Amino acid sequence: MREAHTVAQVRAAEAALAGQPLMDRAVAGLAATCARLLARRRGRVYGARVLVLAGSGDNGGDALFAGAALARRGAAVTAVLLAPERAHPGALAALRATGSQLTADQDVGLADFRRADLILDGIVGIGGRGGLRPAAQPYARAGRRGLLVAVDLPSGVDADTGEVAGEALRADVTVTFGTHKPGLLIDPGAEYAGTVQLVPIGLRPPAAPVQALQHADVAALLPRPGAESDKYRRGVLGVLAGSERYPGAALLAVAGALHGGVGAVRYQGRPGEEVVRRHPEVLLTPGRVQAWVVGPGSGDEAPGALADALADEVPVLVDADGLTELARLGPGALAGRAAPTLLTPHTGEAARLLGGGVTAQQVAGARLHRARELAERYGAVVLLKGSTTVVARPDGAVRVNPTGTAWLATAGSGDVLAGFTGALLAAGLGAFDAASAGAYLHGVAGRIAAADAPVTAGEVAQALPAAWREVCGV
Ligand SMILES: NC(=O)C1=CN([C@@H]2O[C@H](COP(=O)(O)OP(=O)(O)OC[C@H]3O[C@@H](n4cnc5c(N)ncnc54)[C@H](OP(=O)(O)O)[C@@H]3O)[C@@H](O)[C@H]2O)[C@@H](O)CC1
Ligand SMILES: [K+]
Repeated sequence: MREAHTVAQVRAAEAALAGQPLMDRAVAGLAATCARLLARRRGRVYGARVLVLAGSGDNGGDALFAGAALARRGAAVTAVLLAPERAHPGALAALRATGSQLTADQDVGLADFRRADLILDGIVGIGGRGGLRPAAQPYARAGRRGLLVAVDLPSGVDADTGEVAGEALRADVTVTFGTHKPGLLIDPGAEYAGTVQLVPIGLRPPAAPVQALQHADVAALLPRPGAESDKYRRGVLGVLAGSERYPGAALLAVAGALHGGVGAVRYQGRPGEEVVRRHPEVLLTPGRVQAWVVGPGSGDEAPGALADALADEVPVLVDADGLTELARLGPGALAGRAAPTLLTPHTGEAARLLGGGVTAQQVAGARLHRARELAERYGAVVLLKGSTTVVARPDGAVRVNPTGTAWLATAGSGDVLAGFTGALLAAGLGAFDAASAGAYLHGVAGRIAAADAPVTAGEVAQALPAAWREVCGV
């Protein structure tokens, strides 16, 4: 599991280790990564052109020290000081001692930026406030031929939220220290971070408020039938999806659900005949279920379907048209429920649920904040879909899904996700676990099905068993 901590938590963990050479450890890891990247790119460090962008804090200090280490291995290092009078004195002296060039001239800096083999972004780290300042902005726009390595995090990305106010430097690799920062895992920040590499420096931070699961974590959550299992013990999922107008959503939600580890899927919508023709294993008779999925393609039938599902005291996953209806009713519609509710909005639906003039764009720009806000307001687990899917619990705990692919942004993909995740709920997973495991496997299935080519939602559903096997290592 990858864990991300806030700046305040990192500072506290750092303070608890006062006197230990944390910066030396950070710099050693940073310089080693840069040397490895240069060796891979051009065979050796010797003779490489390295540009260090150094701001006024310790982040600049890390970059200058790493520059000095590379200079000692024969790299031609230039450092641009964005705040020359406040640059880290020790690091400055170390770089000076190697005979490297130091400059505050932005024109020289930009020319070197364009032709360097490797650029170290040490403008600002976890001490950054607000967006990138004017002196640094040209670097966010300039073209370059070399690799950009962000020190701790790309300058301009908010460490705690992943929000980018204006511009940020776009890294190929981010070398982060001690622990991940939420801003490295959540878009838009995650997009700027490139490949993230963690350098352990001995920090012992508390429980992480933001986590990103990996294969083994998800494998441990997935339901496995025991010897005693029959179809009812494995759970029955009720699907209230599709309508005369949108029968396809029913087919796709059911296709997802059938791969989610339940014993049976009970379909209760209009296009029942079509569903059974395509999926003969589906039950159409009314009866008990262990969870409901309501909303994909429900169209005009959403109000009745949502009311029916919420009236049953079992976990309910609300998606698509069900969310539009819920937005109309407001959080009060969930107030009396004792069983968990899981909401799976995309940014537009999240904006509608939040109301108050919030736009989809604002949700996309502040995914962590908005997912938490929604979860708290509705007292429900929220799976906010998008380039990085964020799963938030009402108490603020968050999991970020790292497996998504842009190919998943295709019609019907959300229906498959809803059915599959609903099945995990019916199989007995808690809403937070079902949402995180559902998003994770759906993403893996998307990657398997797409293999870098366009993919349909039906193909994603078909790839779910392969994703399950991959994640469980079977
Ligand atoms: N914690 C740890 O465990 C370890 C931390 N380590 C390293 O230390 C880094 C944190 O160092 P830090 O505290 O000195 O802050 P840092 O990010 O360099 O920036 C603060 C300076 O920037 C300025 N500034 C603010 N906003 C700005 C902006 N938008 N654009 C431009 N400038 C801006 C602000 O000055 P101001 O102008 O606001 O007075 C202030 O002087 C951390 O990221 C990691 O790299 C490792 O070495 C070892 C272990
Ligand atoms: K940085």
